[in-house]
Amino acid sequence: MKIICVNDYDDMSKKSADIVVSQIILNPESVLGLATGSTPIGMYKQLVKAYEDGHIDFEKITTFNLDEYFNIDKTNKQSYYYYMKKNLFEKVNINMENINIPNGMADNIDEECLEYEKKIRDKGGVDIQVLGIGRNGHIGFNEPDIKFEALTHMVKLDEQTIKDNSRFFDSIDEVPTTAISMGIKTIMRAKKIVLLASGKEKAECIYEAIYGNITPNLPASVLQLHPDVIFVIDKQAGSKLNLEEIDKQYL
Ligand SMILES: O=P(O)(O)OC[C@H]1O[C@](O)(CO)[C@@H](O)[C@@H]1O
Repeated sequence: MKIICVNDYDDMSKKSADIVVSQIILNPESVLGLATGSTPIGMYKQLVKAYEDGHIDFEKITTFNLDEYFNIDKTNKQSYYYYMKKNLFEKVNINMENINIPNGMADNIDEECLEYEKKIRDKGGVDIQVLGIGRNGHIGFNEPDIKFEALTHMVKLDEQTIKDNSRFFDSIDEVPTTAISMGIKTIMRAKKIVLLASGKEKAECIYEAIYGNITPNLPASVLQLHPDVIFVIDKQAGSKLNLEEIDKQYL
């Protein structure tokens, strides 16, 4: 595990974008695993800038998003499809046939999940997976007590997540209570993982993810077992860490 602790949100966005930009430059046919939520928005802005400046080309890039709300159409402004279109896809030259987001409106969700896994496999797996982290330590929508062996599946959202995500909706009653999410096993199969976190409200879960027991109670703790994971966090998110100690242990 590598931990990069930077000053603030802007630096976190630049640093994480640099990592993704390098991946794209090294392999213009990369398969990117993408995340939503407020944290990666700055990173997407940096990726758009790198594209506009001519540093990267998305033409041959394939993407797989971590999750999507159940029963929300992709034209709905709250959908993660809409989020990805607005923050990245419509601003770069990505081929929309190469973007993949679970279909929350699928008639048969089990089939949709199996198909999603198959598509990832057929592409040779995810080269680099971007993750945010929920205050309860969730990654994707894998809430506490999830099974580590789960692949893409239907999940029930935690009360804390529903509360946290209500800021994007007019009222908490509108927040979907279920979603389709890549499972922990799907995430752990990615060749490289970059987790982003910013702000003091993430300090506790970041501390637990790095120092705590590896337990489904804190899904992000499983990342301690991944051979190539980078946490890019700002000072506030890293405020509970003893960074000197971590340097000795992990770098
Ligand atoms: O970046 P935010 O908005 O704090 O969200 C954190 C996490 O919550 C989610 O948005 C899902 O609730 C994830 O996609 C993200 O990793």
